[in-house]
Amino acid sequence: MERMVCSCTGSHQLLYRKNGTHYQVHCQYTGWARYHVSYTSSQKLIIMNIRKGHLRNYVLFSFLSMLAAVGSMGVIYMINQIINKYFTGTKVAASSYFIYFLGALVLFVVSRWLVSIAIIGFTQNLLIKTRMNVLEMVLRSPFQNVWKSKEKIFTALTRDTDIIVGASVTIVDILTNSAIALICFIYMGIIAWQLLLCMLVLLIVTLAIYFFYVGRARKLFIKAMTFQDTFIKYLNEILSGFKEITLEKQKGFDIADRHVKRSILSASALYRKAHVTFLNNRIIGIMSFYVFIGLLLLFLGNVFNIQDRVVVNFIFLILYVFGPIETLVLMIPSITQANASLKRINVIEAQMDVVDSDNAQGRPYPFFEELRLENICYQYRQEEEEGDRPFAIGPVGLSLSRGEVAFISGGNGSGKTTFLNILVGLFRADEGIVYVNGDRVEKDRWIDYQRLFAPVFNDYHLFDEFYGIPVVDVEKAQEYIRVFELERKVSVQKDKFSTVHLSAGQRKRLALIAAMLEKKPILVLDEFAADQDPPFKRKFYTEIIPYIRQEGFSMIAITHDDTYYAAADKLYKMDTGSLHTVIAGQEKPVYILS
Ligand SMILES: Nc1ncnc2c1ncn2[C@@H]1O[C@H](COP(=O)(O)OP(=O)(O)OP(=O)(O)O)[C@@H](O)[C@H]1O
Repeated sequence: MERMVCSCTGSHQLLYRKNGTHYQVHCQYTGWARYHVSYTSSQKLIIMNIRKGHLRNYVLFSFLSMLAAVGSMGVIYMINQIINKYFTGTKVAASSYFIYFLGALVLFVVSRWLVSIAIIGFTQNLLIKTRMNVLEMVLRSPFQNVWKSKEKIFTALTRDTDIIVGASVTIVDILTNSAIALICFIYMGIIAWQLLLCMLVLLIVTLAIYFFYVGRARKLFIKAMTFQDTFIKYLNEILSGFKEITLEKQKGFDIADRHVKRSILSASALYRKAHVTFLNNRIIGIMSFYVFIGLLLLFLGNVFNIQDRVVVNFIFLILYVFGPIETLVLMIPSITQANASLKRINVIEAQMDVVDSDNAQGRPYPFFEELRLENICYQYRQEEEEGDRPFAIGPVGLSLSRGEVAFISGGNGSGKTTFLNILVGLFRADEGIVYVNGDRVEKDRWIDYQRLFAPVFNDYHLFDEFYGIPVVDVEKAQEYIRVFELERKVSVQKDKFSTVHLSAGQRKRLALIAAMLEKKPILVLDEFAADQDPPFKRKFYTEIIPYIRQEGFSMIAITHDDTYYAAADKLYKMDTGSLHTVIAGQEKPVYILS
């Protein structure tokens, strides 16, 4: 039996156990549910939605839809009865028909209105849950998987979830219209079963043609969506590089010409093709109905020897049932699109390699004594279109004890940042072993391992509030602000700095203060001092690093500042993917072959 957090709300615990080809999942709100082991979490979400309270909603929607269908059919039944009276020359009792007519109409309008109101609230809830589910999946995924699927994730969280939720809501329309069609067919069967049979044969043939083409349209939708990802990618490129583009507009127009226009045009051509396929199908459907009415008027009534009155009733019913059937058919594009979106989310999910949720609960290392990396090897994955052999690191090793400061130097492109990314666990090493406090770090403690580090990357992101810090030590924060000479610029408010609108060098100092406030044992810096002014750079190496050490932090820092190498306890040098220790000016490779 394992525990995980509910994928619906993320706020309560689920118990789950594997039983043969199925998982049994227990949610405190819904009781036990059963999933096939191969279900993706999106599918689980849908099943969970149906189970969790939403089953009640679906039953309510179906019930109201049935009432609407009965009301609607009541109106038609009344009209047919009146037609029959006219045919037989019987006097119509207007007052009694009027009451029944009004009753059926009220039933239809009220139940239809109620179901629509209920759906509006339901849709919004479903949208929130679907988005949160995808977001939660992203937050639990390894860095590299998310990084390479950024555009897809963006569209999954925006467009795909909208499409899926939109289509989920059509379930109610499907129910209502199917119910109307079914009741109508039963009524048709009662008055002329031979005509109903002929009509059903025609309907089945038409639907068979329809579904054959729907498969093609779905493929077109999927292809169009990939062009939309490209569109988002280059839109981001324009927005990220907008400073440069503002100075030289041609850059923006080049991106638009080379990539954006192409992806928009390709996506639009595919969407057009898919919608034309649906349109053609619709026309075939409409034609087959009219052909059937013609056949009925001219031949079928005589062939089956059916009274004129019944033929008129039947035609009236055909014209009536045509509306619900057409509505059902018109919903197929949105369901097809939703199916394509669901497939995309499932593919993203498969690529994400989501970390088990019970692992995300965390068993943090209670203390830090020593970190050791041995025989670490890593090679970038080769993209299909790239010809050169991808850059590789290793085998390399490194060790760091509590309170130690280690510098990594080396030329541009030698692999320092790549190694740092492996060290903090953003990149998974292909080979090698990591030890914390002498214990090998196994896969199930990877998240705990990553929590040992507080980084200031070269391309760091300064969050505008303190996240992931339950209680901020305001006094300490003010002290750090003084040490980093920012007291005239910044102060600490409850859960954020008073401002993050500072110069580049000042922002980086603030990023380091934020990292220190996380109270993680190891600070990781990538060329922190590169954009600091010379007096502060000197202060950083000669005063702040000893202060940081005194505060109990260990540090691994990439630096090119050879004047200050003496500030570190250990100096490593990276040289085209190999790491060397530098002791008294002597370099020695480190990979610790066991
Ligand atoms: N995303 C990537 N995909 C493939 N190869 C990459 C990627 N990022 C970097 N590389 C390769 O890895 C090599 C090392 O890059 P890295 O950023 O680790 O160097 P560095 O030592 O930190 O350089 P610098 O001092 O300029 O920051 C580069 O020469 C590049 O060819």
